[in-house]
Amino acid sequence: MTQKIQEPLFGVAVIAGVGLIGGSLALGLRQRGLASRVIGYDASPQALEEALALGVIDEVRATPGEWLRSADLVVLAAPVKALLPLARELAPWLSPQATVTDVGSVKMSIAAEMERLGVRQFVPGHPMAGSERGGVQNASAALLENAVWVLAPTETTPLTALSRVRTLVERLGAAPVVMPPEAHDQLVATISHLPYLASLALTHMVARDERLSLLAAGGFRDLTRVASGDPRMSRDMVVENREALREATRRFIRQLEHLADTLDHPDDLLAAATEGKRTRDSLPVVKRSLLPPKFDLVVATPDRPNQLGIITNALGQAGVNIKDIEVLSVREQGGALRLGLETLDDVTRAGELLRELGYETRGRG
Ligand SMILES: NC(=O)c1ccc[n+]([C@@H]2O[C@H](COP(=O)([O-])OP(=O)(O)OC[C@H]3O[C@@H](n4cnc5c(N)ncnc54)[C@H](O)[C@@H]3O)[C@@H](O)[C@H]2O)c1
Ligand SMILES: O=C(O)C(=O)C[C@]1(C(=O)O)C=C[C@@H](O)C=C1
Repeated sequence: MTQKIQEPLFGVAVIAGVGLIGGSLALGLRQRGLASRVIGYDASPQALEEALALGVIDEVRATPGEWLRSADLVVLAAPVKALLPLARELAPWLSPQATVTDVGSVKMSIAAEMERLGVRQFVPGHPMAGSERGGVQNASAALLENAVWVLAPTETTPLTALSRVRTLVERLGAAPVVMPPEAHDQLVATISHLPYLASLALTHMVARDERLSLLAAGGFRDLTRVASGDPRMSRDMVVENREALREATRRFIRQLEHLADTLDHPDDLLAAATEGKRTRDSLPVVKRSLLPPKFDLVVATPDRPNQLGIITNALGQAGVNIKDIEVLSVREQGGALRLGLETLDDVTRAGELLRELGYETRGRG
């Protein structure tokens, strides 16, 4: 656990919506000693119970009230569609001194609503990190470490509030980037919301032909991971940013049409492919302790008892840390497991070890 070396930045912190992101933020606050007390507020009693049991928060509250007046920091971390009603529910109880921020994926609508509600110390925010697996059970402070975290002040956001939230983000180990809400929504339409729509388009093509899902390998899985997110939440997120997303979708369709045309002009396609590789290869690699594992090892498993036990035991004894495990297929003549490992070196070592035990393996970095 990270050592507490500085005075708490905040007194009482309230996390409204204790799911994947709210829970991860709460854990960061607690582990880094950034708040004197962390209170969880959520529409779901089960989420609150779970958050308390997991040590994510110190206390729970299920209804707004006087208790909110003592909050020094309030973070709205509910799904995009619930953010505005949540803001309306909490606003009457907030102290004018409380610093308020949110983590929602769309910024213009919540910024306008907070202005309308007269919550002056509000700083719209959005950590560019996450997962398709929601809920507090998947929360981890490490999820937000090293993440780029957009802060999207409006013209009326007080500099003192911006500075406090910027310090919070830095102390959580993330990297604040400041831009206006309009710019955020346009950029995120292309970098996050469009990939979600594209993942739906691709998965729909596969859904109509079983032979396609049989052949789907790493490339298809990598491109469509976000389609596994909560459908309602994801739908609401992209609908909230529909204007910018429509424009991004039009540009994407033009790109696809252009690429289809270059099939008759291989030199043009090579130029496009070279540019694509350069762009993809130069994306900064964000080093987090809890990331979807980068290195996969696929192990073919015969139809015999205790295969999972033998494989995980052998790797555990060799000190190979399995970050993720997935059963890819179960067949009468055997199946396959995907092991998510931390490093390429782990893939090599685990592959050698398992092949010595008679397994067939295939590594992917
Ligand atoms: N999941 C991601 O990858 C990701 C990344 C960055 C930002 N975000 C944003 O973070 C926010 C939360 O997403 P998440 O993935 O943590 O979702 P989640 O489903 O894991 O958690 C949301 C929590 O909010 C609670 N909630 C729902 N309605 C509420 C209401 N009206 N009042 C109080 N609590 C309510 C739910 O019970 C749940 O505990 C969203 O606005 C999302 O756009 C998500
Ligand atoms: O699943 C992930 O890895 C994500 O980071 C999720 C992701 C994204 O599209 O990049 C999804 C929505 C958020 O608002 C921010 C991040």
